[in-house]
Amino acid sequence: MLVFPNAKINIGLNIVKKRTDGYHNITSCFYPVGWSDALEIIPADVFSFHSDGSFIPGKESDNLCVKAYQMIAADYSLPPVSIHLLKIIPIGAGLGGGSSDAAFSIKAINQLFRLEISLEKQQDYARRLGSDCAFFIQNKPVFAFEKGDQFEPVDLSLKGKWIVMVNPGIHISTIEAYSGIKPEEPEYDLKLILKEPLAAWKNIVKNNFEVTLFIKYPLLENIKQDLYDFGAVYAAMSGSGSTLYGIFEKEIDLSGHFERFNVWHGALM
Ligand SMILES: C[C@@](CO)(OP(=O)(O)O)[C@H](O)COP(=O)(O)OP(=O)(O)OC[C@H]1O[C@@H](n2ccc(N)nc2=O)[C@H](O)[C@@H]1O
Ligand SMILES: Nc1ncnc2c1ncn2[C@@H]1O[C@H](COP(=O)(O)OP(=O)(O)O)[C@@H](O)[C@H]1O
Repeated sequence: MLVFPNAKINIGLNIVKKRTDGYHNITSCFYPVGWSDALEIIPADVFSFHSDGSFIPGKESDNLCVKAYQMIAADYSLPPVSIHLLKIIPIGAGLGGGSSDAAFSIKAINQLFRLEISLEKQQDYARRLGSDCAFFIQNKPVFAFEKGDQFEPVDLSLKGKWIVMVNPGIHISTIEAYSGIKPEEPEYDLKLILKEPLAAWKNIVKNNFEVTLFIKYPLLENIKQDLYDFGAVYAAMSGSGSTLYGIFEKEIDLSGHFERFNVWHGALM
């Protein structure tokens, strides 16, 4: 079974409240984008995991594909598999790449072994592996709340628009990013503003992580400004960074301008 776990962007990211379990309640719109890994899972005589592409820090047993397999294998006594991951999505980049690999592993294992696990139960498995993870089970634009693992449908389609994503290679840990934040209620209603035309979002739809991270890494704010200067209708940082994205009315290739960085562009789904 071959699947292509894709990245997400956050459109608006409000860190509303610190919870008693140490996590934060957030509100955000999660939107899938085409920047993808490739993941193959096939039955095998012995278990193996192999990755190519970008180096993934941590032990094999920490890899979210391996954790996803082990979690489901424990409940369904599955035979061994061979997992091969081609890592393309930048790591620790605010794009949810590891979470996507985990969710796509759950979906692939479900299909491969015809387990017929319901979507709700697949989401429950995914939540055990990370807050972002459950989003990638359905992989459709959603309004996310609580830990970012509860969803409501969102009335938003950016089909026909184009996105440019720029990852400058600054690795920001999610834990570090959350630790620098003072939670507060947003001054705007994200669900309402997303119904407005894209041009109305600038200066209203905010990612709360930008405040502290733009002070610590001024390069990030410069990239966001460049995206606006090249004609983005809306630009922001995704998640806990360090990837910036710009949404454009027409296709634009900025890989020449951002040649030092990891850049991806494509049509929005
Ligand atoms: C910031 C966001 C926004 O979409 O995305 P990324 O930048 O990671 O892509 C997410 O909230 C990241 O979700 P995810 O990467 O799955 O985080 P987890 O593994 O669940 O948690 C890692 C750590 O982040 C902090 N954390 C995470 C989620 C949350 N709602 N509150 C938190 O405080 C906790 O310190 C936790 O130990
Ligand atoms: N399959 C995977 N791909 C990427 N990172 C993984 C994977 N499995 C575990 N990780 C761990 O998750 C961390 C980053 O997760 P990632 O999803 O890339 O970033 P972010 O949370 O910023 O979106 C890394 O430090 C890495 O060690």
